[in-house]
Amino acid sequence: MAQKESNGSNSNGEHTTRPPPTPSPLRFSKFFQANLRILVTGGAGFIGSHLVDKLMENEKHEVIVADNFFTGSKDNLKKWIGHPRFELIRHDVTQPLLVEVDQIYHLACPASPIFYKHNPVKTIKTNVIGTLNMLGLAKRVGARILLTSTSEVYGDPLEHPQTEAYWGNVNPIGVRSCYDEGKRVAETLMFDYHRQHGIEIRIARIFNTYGPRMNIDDGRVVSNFIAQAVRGEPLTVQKPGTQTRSFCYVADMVNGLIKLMNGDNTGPINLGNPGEFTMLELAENVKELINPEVTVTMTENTPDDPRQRKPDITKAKEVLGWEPKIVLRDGLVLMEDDFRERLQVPKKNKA
Ligand SMILES: NC(=O)c1ccc[n+]([C@@H]2O[C@H](COP(=O)([O-])OP(=O)(O)OC[C@H]3O[C@@H](n4cnc5c(N)ncnc54)[C@H](O)[C@@H]3O)[C@@H](O)[C@H]2O)c1
Ligand SMILES: O=c1ccn([C@@H]2O[C@H](COP(=O)(O)OP(=O)(O)O[C@H]3OC[C@@H](O)[C@H](O)[C@H]3O)[C@@H](O)[C@H]2O)c(=O)[nH]1
Repeated sequence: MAQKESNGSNSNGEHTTRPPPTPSPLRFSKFFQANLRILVTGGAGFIGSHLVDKLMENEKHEVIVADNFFTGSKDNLKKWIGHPRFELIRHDVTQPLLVEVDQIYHLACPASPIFYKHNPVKTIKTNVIGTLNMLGLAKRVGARILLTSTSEVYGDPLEHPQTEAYWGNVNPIGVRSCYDEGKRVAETLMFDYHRQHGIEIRIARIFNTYGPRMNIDDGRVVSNFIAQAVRGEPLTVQKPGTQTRSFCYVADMVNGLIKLMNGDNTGPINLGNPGEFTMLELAENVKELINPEVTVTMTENTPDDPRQRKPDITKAKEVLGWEPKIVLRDGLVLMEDDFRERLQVPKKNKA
């Protein structure tokens, strides 16, 4: 029999697929058994750390986080550091990673526009090379991989609300394209690995998500407005203020991601809350709920800002039985407590 070579072709030059390596015999020992070993890239970030909390609640899971701490922090994971079922690796996904895992939640990528535009070449490398590396890992160990793609793949959408069938309206050379085109290529890579190598893939198209643990100076609109309201500063609405977004609370998002990973559908599936608000409406809600004394000020916007965005979540409802439960006004209040604690600004007692 021709001996297989490691580059995926045998000595006759015929194309072969390398089988996954045999796991250690201990992997199946009943004294060593964790049902699933799960890698979360970007697990020290906002959504990633909430996902890790939820995964760690299941005592049969071992969780490994790989993160370069660009926008994430060990602080977000402090309750798990030292836990026997948890490992934290400082690792940049643009480099290959060798671990033995059953599932990969691939989140690593800066998400706030101010961070992803800070070093655009690094952002596109993270999306393209990072996803390629994680797909290579999935292929080597036979793991299922979920990519957190984004509503930004729809660009400045000409269809509203956006279904998964819409191909988008993206500026390929704009300042946002390191992120939105990067995620589009990442989706392409996922499907090519799926078709060519049979990798089990899942793709979530996440719409704006908010909640506790967002970076205080993250630059995204909900965290900006809440930090400004708590500090008693004006709320900075970028012009024209009539642009819309749909905001999903992080606990709902995490439930959707886990359902997608463990379901049968590859996606892409929109995950988001269809409640749609203009930025002026969001500012009014934050003002009313958190600090009625603050003013609202209009500031300059950035290029290619999408004018409207709202997910059609029919597919998520039908395929995953998922829909968000937490409405914006409840979620904002849940977030306020966390921001007050970190900014050390206690709530004033009502007279
Ligand atoms: N929050 C949202 O509204 C939203 C919307 C759509 C998509 N997403 C996607 O969800 C994922 C998580 O977003 P988030 O809001 O938690 O952002 P975040 O910035 O809080 O988290 C991203 C994490 O990835 C890490 N990271 C970045 N580049 C890396 C690299 N090269 N190697 C290793 N780690 C790296 C960061 O340090 C951070 O911990 C991202 O992929 C983002 O594109 C988020
Ligand atoms: O202080 C601010 C910040 C932002 N904005 C506005 O708020 C809207 C939302 O901006 P954000 O920066 O929060 O987020 P965006 O919707 O532009 O991108 C987001 O959506 C999809 C995800 O993939 C990205 O990770 C996420 O950041 C924009 O119209 C922006 O102009 C303000 O009005 N004031």
